[in-house]
Amino acid sequence: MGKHRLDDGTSAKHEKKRQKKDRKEALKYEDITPESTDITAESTPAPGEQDEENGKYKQSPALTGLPQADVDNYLKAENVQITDPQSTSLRPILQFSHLPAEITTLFSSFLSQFEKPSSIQSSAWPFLLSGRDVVGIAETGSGKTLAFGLPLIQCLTSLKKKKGIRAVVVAPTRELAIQVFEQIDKLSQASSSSKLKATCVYGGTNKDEQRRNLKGCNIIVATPGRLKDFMSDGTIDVSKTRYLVLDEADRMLDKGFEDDIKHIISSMPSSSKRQTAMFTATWPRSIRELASTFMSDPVRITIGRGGPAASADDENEDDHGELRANPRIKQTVEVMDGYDKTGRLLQILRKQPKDDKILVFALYKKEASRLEELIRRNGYAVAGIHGDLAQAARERSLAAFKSGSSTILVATDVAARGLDIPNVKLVLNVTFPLTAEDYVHRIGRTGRAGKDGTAITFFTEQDKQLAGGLVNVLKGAGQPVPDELLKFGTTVKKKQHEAYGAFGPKEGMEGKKSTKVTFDD
Ligand SMILES: Nc1ncnc2c1ncn2[C@@H]1O[C@H](COP(=O)(O)OP(=O)(O)OP(=O)(O)O)[C@@H](O)[C@H]1O
Repeated sequence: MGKHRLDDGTSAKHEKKRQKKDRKEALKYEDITPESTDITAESTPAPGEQDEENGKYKQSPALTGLPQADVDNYLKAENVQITDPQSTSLRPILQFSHLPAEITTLFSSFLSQFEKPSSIQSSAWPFLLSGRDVVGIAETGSGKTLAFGLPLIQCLTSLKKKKGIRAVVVAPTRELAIQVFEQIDKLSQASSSSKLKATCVYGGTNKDEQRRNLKGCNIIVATPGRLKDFMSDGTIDVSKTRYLVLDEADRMLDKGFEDDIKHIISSMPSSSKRQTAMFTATWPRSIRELASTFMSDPVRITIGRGGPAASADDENEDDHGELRANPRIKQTVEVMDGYDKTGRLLQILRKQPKDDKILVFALYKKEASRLEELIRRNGYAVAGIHGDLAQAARERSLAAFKSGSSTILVATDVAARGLDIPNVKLVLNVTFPLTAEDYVHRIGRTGRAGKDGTAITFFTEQDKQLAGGLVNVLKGAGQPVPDELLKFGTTVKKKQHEAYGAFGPKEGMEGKKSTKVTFDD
């Protein structure tokens, strides 16, 4: 009997060992262990989610102890909409102290600069920390970088095999890639136990230095063109990617970048074996189907979608989806003749307090250069940023604007998305962008992180096709709609997947003859 028991125990142990070894062999870099996860009872782990510690999100006792009414009130007040095909119910992390203890410890020094998580952070963290794919849609300047950045570092910290590139963040412009890299790097350095190395790869600069920086790297933040280049020459291997982020996701999935993104993702593990996060302030319907092909059962989290038309149901949305500007930005639209723009621009600049930072947007590169010259001739400290400038000059201009040595920055839409420049007081759209989405991103360079801001937009008859979209954005944010704008009609132009885009196509459309389409690489 005793022998029998012993035999049973031994063979069971052997079998278990063998199974474990087989699975380890089969999974290689996937780090997936067969043990069940520790996600809250309501949550169903996605395939590939049982990745060592990652996916073991356990709601903190402090959060569990909150009355349900507090949670409901928060979700209502912040207008949080969560659509989850798995119907998982995870409470938002209302305070940093609601994060699991090991995560609070890991990031305590970094998080101490903020009072509490922003709404997108509160709502997205539980899902991302559980290993789920997430589409996060929240207004400009609402802290989306940290919303995907903290779970990224946590995910990689929990991997037993960290070697190689395990996380990739893709962003549409070089300056944004640099900014996101700096955030991720700070977060990684500040996290007490992490030994992760991040680097940034983007076009317009020397490849050799970037190659050197890639040595021993676990996280890359990249623009698509340079990433693709480095993948083709064998410098970068993304086949072990565990966590993928598309920042400004709708921009990354539009026609200009679509092929690059498909190529990059096709070299990564399948969507069931990696975690994918897509974040943006605008989520037009035209790119949603494509987005879903790169994700596995994603949770869609939308913050701040209000008004009578609000619905979690795609069918009830127009082509622009949940297009909503930050309501703290005071928006003014001035309908005028194109010839009056210069005089009015100078008049506005004269009225601004001397040290206020002003971001002036043009549609075309040559227009941006011309405006920069005009503003300089009128005695202002001005810098410029657009695709015709060398990368070093672009970075110098941005640094001058950030530091305040230039109080005015004239930009094309290369600066419309993502850039977090402290204390921009006014965004001045001298020429309207090609889409209402780009307008929302442009004006979003002010009014960030809970601050107020102002946007003044010149609108001419040439822009009339976009009047309907603009009227909707103004109404959605409770801003006045001038009668002259309504005269152009309120029909919303159907968004075309191939027509959607920001700086790229527009910069290429300069002067009617030009057909060159340029993107950041
Ligand atoms: N919890 C927080 N509390 C206060 N400020 C925060 C918090 N999290 C991030 N921030 C700050 O908010 C600012 C905007 O953050 P971020 O650039 O991530 O915004 P975003 O939502 O990605 O904007 P965009 O849509 O324009 O890309 C940054 O300066 C960031 O440091």
